[in-house]
Amino acid sequence: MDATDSPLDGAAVTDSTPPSLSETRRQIDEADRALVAALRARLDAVRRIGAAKEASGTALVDRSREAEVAGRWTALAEEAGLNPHAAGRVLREVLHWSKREQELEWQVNAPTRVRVAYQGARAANGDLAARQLMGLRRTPVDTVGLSTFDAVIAALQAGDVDYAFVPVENSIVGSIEAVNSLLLQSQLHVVDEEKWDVEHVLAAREGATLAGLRRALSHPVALRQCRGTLVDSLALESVEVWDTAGAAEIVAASDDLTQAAVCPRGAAEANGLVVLRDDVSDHPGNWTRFLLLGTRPEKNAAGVPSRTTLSFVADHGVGSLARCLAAFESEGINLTRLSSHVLAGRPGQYGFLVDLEGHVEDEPVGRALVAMRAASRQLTILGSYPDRSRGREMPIMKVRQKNAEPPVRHAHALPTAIFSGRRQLAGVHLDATRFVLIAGPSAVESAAQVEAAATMVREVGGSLLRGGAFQPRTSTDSFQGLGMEGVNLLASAGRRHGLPVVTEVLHANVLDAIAARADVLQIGAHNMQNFELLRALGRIDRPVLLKRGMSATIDEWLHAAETILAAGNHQVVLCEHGIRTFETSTRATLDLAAIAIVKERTNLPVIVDPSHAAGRRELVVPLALAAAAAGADGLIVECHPDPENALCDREQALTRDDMLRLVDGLGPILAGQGRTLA
Ligand SMILES: O=C(O)C(=O)C[C@]1(C(=O)O)C=C[C@@H](O)C=C1
Repeated sequence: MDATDSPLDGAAVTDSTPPSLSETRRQIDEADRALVAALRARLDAVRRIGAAKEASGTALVDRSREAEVAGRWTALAEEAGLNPHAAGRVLREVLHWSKREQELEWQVNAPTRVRVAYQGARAANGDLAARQLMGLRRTPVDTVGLSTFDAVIAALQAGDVDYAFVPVENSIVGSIEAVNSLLLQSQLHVVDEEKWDVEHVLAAREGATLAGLRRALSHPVALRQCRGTLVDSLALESVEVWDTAGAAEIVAASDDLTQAAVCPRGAAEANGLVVLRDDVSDHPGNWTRFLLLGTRPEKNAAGVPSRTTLSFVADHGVGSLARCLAAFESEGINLTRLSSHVLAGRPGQYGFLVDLEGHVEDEPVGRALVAMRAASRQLTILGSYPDRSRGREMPIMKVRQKNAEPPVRHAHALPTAIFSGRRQLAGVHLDATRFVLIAGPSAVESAAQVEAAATMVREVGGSLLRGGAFQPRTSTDSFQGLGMEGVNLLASAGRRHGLPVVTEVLHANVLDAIAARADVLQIGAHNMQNFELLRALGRIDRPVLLKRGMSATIDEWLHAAETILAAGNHQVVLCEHGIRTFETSTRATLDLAAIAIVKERTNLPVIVDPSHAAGRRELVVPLALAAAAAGADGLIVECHPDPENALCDREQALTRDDMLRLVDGLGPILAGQGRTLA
């Protein structure tokens, strides 16, 4: 059926009739035209600024201006009712594009056709990234896929190709050892770099279905990056092959409809495969940094933000490495990478690779290198080249501090803007002056119990009511919860007492039903890396209380948060509730430092659950007060009208008197911080 024959079309238009499909598409076309015209105008202005900066010798990148642009963009997006997180991603691309346009004006490159070798099959990440980079260099390219990194380097050394294009680091797996040790001794020159966003899709032959799949084929690293989705959610067997795009070729060449490739989208397209699932990576922010190697150094215009790579060997002896690096500190030069690698053919001997911000011709870099040459046994400058990574890790936007300094870069800083557009928890506003107290029983047991608990929470000044309805227990003899009936009892007690309710969602299949009844959805520690569930939360308009996994690092916790944000729900509240350590006196060790760290790195509210961490009543109040003092935005605590007879977690449930003691203790702490109970 042609789109214009759509049932949406053709009906007589009355006031109540929605506009036809073709009319709505016309509006989209118009909006797209306006977007493209706006981009054109923006890029023209950006180029003019680039030319002016070149004329005046000013650096291209201006971080404080970028922070200002980001702040305004997010505020405008919010005003227009758009998801500021999604808008932040678009801005990141626009800024990246703008800076590359400026760089191109400055670039001095001969546009002759070149051959570039990479490791992998056609349309592997290396192939796609090499084409992108050569496009930016305005250089026509033929790419040559080879089976190993050694072969790639050997092809360049033999003069069979003009450049070798190799990955040196990945945001998830770290240093690519095989390449770095080759680089250390290759006598080649680094002439450019590309930071490539890796996207893994699940692709199979026409006719295959997600339900019918049994096996996923890919490079071992890609399989590791997608384990949660492939193995835990889709129950697929992982099959290792030499390359991601190679997996797409294997799948395309076979008529087995039960196997799929985990590969770049471009490889799926190049091999005529159908994408059954987008973005199967467990972690957002997967990027690989590639270097373009040549046999001769190349000039990149001075003034363009540059990066320099060098290798050195330090003498054996106390402090020799520190002496080699000391000059960078005194010259104020930022090192972006320092890695050590075994020297081939010299077992037990290591060489170092360093990436630094700046150009060898910059005076401070020159001075530092003179000092380093004196302190090291051997120093080789591999090249200065355009710094194409800088500014791509858009600082986590702190909209309320528009002109703030860009935050410190962390190994796993969230790659995109993270901002809780609505810092509220079901109508309870969370700002610097408020502290939220969520309380209630571990499990909803009966109408009478939840009613008594709600009365208690209301009386002591709590603002939300918590209660579990699905109790994931290790022993099947334990109380398993009342299920949906429990959610209903909780919701009606909450309504009667004017308390929004918080309850846990264990499976995506009950998400809609629970979201229809509860005001805040809690994701338990066991589910923190259930990426299927996290993505499903993205389409729900309810705040999500994301508990930290018992053994999850802060990075992993924030990646989980970002999965929900990236999927479209920006009402994420983090919940610290203790991590597993060697200490056995408590059930878990409450990580108070995590409060300050997530506040430093994100704009998300963080609340603390002292009950779970303590595991016993006597410790709950002191831990709760410590959390408030450490700057948490609130607490979620367990309380019960009759703890001795509680069906779950009776040892840690607070009594009414304990709750009153807690609230009394919070008073002076919050007052000292200029806060009050919400
Ligand atoms: O305003 C500038 O100085 C620009 O060069 C424009 C622009 C932008 O695209 O908005 C680009 C690069 C700078 O880092 C900051 C901002």
